[in-house]
Amino acid sequence: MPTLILVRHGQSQWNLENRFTGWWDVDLTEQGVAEAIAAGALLAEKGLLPTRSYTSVQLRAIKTLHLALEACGRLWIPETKDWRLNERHYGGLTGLNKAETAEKHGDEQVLIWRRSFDVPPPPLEAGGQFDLSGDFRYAGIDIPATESLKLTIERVLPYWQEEILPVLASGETVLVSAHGNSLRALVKHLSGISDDEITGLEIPTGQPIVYDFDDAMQPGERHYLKDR
Ligand SMILES: O=C(O)[C@H](O)COP(=O)(O)O
Repeated sequence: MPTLILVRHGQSQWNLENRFTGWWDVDLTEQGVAEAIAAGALLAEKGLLPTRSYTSVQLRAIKTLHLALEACGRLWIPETKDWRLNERHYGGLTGLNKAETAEKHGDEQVLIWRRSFDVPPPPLEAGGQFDLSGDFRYAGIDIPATESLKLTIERVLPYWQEEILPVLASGETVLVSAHGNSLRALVKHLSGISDDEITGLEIPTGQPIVYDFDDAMQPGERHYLKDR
């Protein structure tokens, strides 16, 4: 039976510092490393061993994938990295502290920027500290200046449909290591969550989420592997 496992990267340095991260490349904390290893150990314990893997081009998700695969003895499986699984781009909020931003602009505004479906944060100014246009990994890519969840879905879903779903349909057990909002995009689609309700869905770090697919490639109920 095709099985999909989704895991959000372990705690990152900017998760710990409560800063808007988006496409900025920050590393895992010690706790994040432990969460990634625990995710892999859980896969081994439950006998759910991935045969194919996908991740973003961001360090925190790549490292989480590698640590989890090593912990379940599957570091050798094929892996594909693609920017379309990146975190949503946080625009001009990148690098700012979330609590300080709420003090400045109000809780309501920050909630809109963080959780509304289609309101993107203010765009990132070109040429600033967090401008990624000189980053070789994004050569040839039209790097967004900001992204709402809606815009994130518009690049995650085609990648899911064109690249991941066909592989899953061939009977593989696929592990996707990605980010809070690229995974919200996938979960919204797979679990049929409405634009209004998706705002309430939080995806915890390092906690594998599992979907089993039937013969018609329809996903079953979403559940956390720890509860299985
Ligand atoms: O990019 C970030 O800051 C986080 O990974 C996700 O942030 P959020 O919880 O504000 O969506």
